[in-house]
Amino acid sequence: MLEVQDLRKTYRGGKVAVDGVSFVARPGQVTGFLGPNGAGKTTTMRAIAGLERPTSGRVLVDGRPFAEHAAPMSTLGVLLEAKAVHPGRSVRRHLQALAATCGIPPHQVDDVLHLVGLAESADTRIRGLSLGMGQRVGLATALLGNPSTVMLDEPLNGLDPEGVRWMRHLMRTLAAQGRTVFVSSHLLSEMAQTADHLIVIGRGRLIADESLDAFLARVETVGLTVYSPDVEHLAALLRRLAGEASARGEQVDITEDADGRFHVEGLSAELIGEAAVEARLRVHQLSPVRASLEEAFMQLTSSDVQYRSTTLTLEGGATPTLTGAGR
Ligand SMILES: Nc1ncnc2c1ncn2[C@@H]1O[C@H](COP(=O)(O)OP(=O)(O)OP(=O)(O)O)[C@@H](O)[C@H]1O
Repeated sequence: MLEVQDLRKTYRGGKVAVDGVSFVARPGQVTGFLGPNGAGKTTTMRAIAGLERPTSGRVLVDGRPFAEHAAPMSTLGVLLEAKAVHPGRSVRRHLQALAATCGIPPHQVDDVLHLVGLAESADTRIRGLSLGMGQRVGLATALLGNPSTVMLDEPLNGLDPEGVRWMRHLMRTLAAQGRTVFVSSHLLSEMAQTADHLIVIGRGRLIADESLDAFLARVETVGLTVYSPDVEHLAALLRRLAGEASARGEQVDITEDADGRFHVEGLSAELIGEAAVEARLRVHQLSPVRASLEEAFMQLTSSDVQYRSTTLTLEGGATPTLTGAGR
């Protein structure tokens, strides 16, 4: 379990990176840590790992400051972007050296090599690995001590779509084993599929600390999906309702997809449902379209974005990702 209590970090020069943030990441859950560029995520994670001294506040891992744990690698496994890894060593040698230094049983090396899918590449020198394989080495290092809490900063960076799927599965598995999984990512659609709980920060302050569902429910639904096997009849009914609404000065938008499903904005479910009953029209679907995590995130953090050029882009043609101008 991770407990962050009123954490503040002001860098030399006066930059306030984290401004009184408190939250708890619980065992058995994947907790997603989101925020626009410069929100303070990395600073918070570095403070949790004991790499950054907070200006005030504290962080507890399983009830105690990380530095006070007798077996730190069995308490908190960390994958941060900056990796201090000997590039000339093989993957296996790197893990063996670390295990020996930290009093971790040698069999753990083979266990984590299998767990992260590196058994075949165990004798490759680290400098010869792709970015995605390097991420797996970082992950193997984080899991070497069989820790109760795992903290991963942008673990999907450098992974191909297969690697992203694999990482999602691994995170869910680690949580199902009862571990606390705390993970930052810019890949919001991935977080939507992976996280149970979200911590969202902006400009160093907490914006949201709630379940994924509660976070999505905060933004308005973006319309209704309506389907009837009697497509023509439904189309005529929707046209009539839209005409009546327009006459009242209301704006209605209706589009039909290739499967004959209508997406309707500006008419209520009650109105369509009642009208369908009166018209003796069979309706098989009348459901709200929830905002995606991207849309919810953009709405709820729009005033907290540090860099104005933050935009939604499609990476690799498929996965929406939040990018910004960087520092
Ligand atoms: N060593 C430092 N000295 C001064 N300012 C810093 C330092 N490290 C980070 N900052 C600033 O603190 C703020 C928070 O940075 P941080 O890296 O924690 O944000 P982040 O949410 O991880 O951003 P990103 O998603 O872009 O990695 C930013 O404005 C950043 O420029």
